[in-house]
Amino acid sequence: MTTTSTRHGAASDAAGTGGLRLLDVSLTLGDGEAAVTALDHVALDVTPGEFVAVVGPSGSGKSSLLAVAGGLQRPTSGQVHLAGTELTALSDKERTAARRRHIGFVFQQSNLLASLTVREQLLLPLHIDGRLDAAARARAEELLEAVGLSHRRGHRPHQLSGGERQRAGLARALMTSPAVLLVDEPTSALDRVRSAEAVRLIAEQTHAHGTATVMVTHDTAIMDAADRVHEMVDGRLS
Ligand SMILES: Nc1ncnc2c1ncn2[C@@H]1O[C@H](COP(=O)(O)OP(=O)(O)OP(=O)(O)O)[C@@H](O)[C@H]1O
Repeated sequence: MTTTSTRHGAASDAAGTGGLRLLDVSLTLGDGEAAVTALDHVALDVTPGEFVAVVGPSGSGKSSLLAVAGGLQRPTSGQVHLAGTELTALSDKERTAARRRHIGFVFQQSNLLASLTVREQLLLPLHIDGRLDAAARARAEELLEAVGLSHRRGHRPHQLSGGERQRAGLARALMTSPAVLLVDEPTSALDRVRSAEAVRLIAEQTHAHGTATVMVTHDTAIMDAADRVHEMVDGRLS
């Protein structure tokens, strides 16, 4: 792990090779006197197979960074390139399609569907895409094993602990081996051992599948697994 400044114009071009690139991205939230600069001229390149952690105090703009990088929120200015496509140049409909195709999100709240079992949550995105085959089922079993939920595969969200729900959300995001993985405090409901395991799994999958991964966290203990650590302060990334 190294702490570095943002690499503007680095030799590897994340935009050209399918990673994630933010170019001079700013985001203002609210109006008039209540306006807040959530992101202030942020530049970030994450190449395929690279695991970047972003740390910073509460309110520094970490969630805003993920929302803009993942196309959930349009920046006020600047560009976001994702898997070779300029996300900021797309219509809302195209942006939603690009997000579904290329991005995996892991939110603090796992956003699991109440009526589905853990195993079904993992299989659903592939079912929707018509890609639910034997390999997908085998990958689901592998990931359930990796997050320690094999014995809970038939449980529904209300039958799980907060930590188990969080691990199910992580396994679901990894199911499609997305080009870009955006992770918000993946370990807030996990104990130290489970946190280390979850972050190790994210690192391993990032490297194995050539994913460009950004993880925001308060937890300095889990940063060691990242290839690079950036700090966010008042909307600026360094
Ligand atoms: N809808 C909004 N209108 C105005 N300001 C907002 C809005 N949403 C967030 N903010 C402000 O934008 C800044 C960045 O918020 P953001 O949620 O990105 O920070 P964060 O680093 O993720 O915080 P935390 O670690 O507490 O989740 C904060 O100062 C926040 O108060």
